[in-house]
Amino acid sequence: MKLDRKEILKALGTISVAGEGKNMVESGIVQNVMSFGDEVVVDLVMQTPALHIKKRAEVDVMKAIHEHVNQKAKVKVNIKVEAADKKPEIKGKAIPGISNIIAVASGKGGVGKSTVTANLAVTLSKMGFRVGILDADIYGPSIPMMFDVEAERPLSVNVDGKSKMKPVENYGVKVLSIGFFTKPNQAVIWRGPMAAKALNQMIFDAAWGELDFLLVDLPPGTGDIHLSIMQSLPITGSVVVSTPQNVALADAKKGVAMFRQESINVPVLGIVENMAYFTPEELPENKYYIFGKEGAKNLSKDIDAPFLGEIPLVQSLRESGDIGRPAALQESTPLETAFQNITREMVQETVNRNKSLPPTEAIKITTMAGCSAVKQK
Ligand SMILES: Nc1ncnc2c1ncn2[C@@H]1O[C@H](COP(=O)(O)OP(=O)(O)OP(=O)(O)O)[C@@H](O)[C@H]1O
Repeated sequence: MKLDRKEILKALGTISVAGEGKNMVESGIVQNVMSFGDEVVVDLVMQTPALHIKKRAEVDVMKAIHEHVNQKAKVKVNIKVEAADKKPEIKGKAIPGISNIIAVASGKGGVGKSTVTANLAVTLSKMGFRVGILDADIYGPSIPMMFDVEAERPLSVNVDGKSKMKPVENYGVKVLSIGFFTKPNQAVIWRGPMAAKALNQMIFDAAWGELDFLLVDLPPGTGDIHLSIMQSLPITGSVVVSTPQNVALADAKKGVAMFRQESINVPVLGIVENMAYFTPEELPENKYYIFGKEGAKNLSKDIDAPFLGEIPLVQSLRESGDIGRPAALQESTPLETAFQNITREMVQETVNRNKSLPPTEAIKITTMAGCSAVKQK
């Protein structure tokens, strides 16, 4: 007895795959069919390791061949399990009320990560989103100064019978900082797990209320402290800040690699180029590329990450940080526009990222005011 391979494939084509609207051959589950005399070997490749589904497939194959080809055929079915492309997933417990947690990172220190975080936050708030900042920069928490709340301390409030930390609020942004819990001028040595625990408390034991975005200002670098933080918080995506010069770019690349490594797997929403050029405020048309031109923009192309936009080096941006009033609060200035453009891109990338997640894990942006602002070009 010689069994015809074409007939076997035709028989396998009668088995439909649940939820796909295709048969087993069309869907690519049948990888190979071999026949020797009265023996048939069918190789299947499936995406599920579930035993009952594998068993069902094996039975279906045998039945189809016996029914449509030959009742006496000796059928052997090999099943290989191959995981589908791994999509980024949100790790850890989702936080009720907080829709998106975005980590802002930089490979190198001093490139303006906290400045960008503060200005993204006030821009999001101006667009109508509900925003918080968690300042996780254990080496030098600067968000309290940038929001002029250095002297304040979070109060304790009672939420459903539990005592919770109430974030300090200014310019429509809720802030909690590791700096609120350390004495000024006192160096604190944190180990990764300790920092992660403190941050977990600032997230889970705080009364954030409803937030569309919680921005996390990470410490500079890519050490084990980052691994602890990233693995314990349910991060939606990350933004990497870099200046255009090579030393900063090399570190930014490491930062992106950190987010993309398998144990972290946090999508990079994009790269921001800070200090892209120097521009004197009285001569805004003059641009001096003192740290090099478009370094971060080129890097984003190289590593296939979205480019969110650029911020010039401007004296008033430094001054506004020092006096505790983020520059993006200004109205109708080039800096306000620059931060608006970057924020819109970031929101758009967040929407794109959430769409690519399975529906149960996708996190929706709820404030329509913010969403319409995205479309307003
Ligand atoms: N585009 C800019 N123009 C002018 N000054 C800037 C700009 N960006 C940042 N600065 C200033 O540079 C200094 C460092 O910025 P910032 O604290 O934001 O950096 P950082 O990357 O968060 O630093 P670190 O994480 O190492 O503490 C601050 O004084 C800030 O005001």
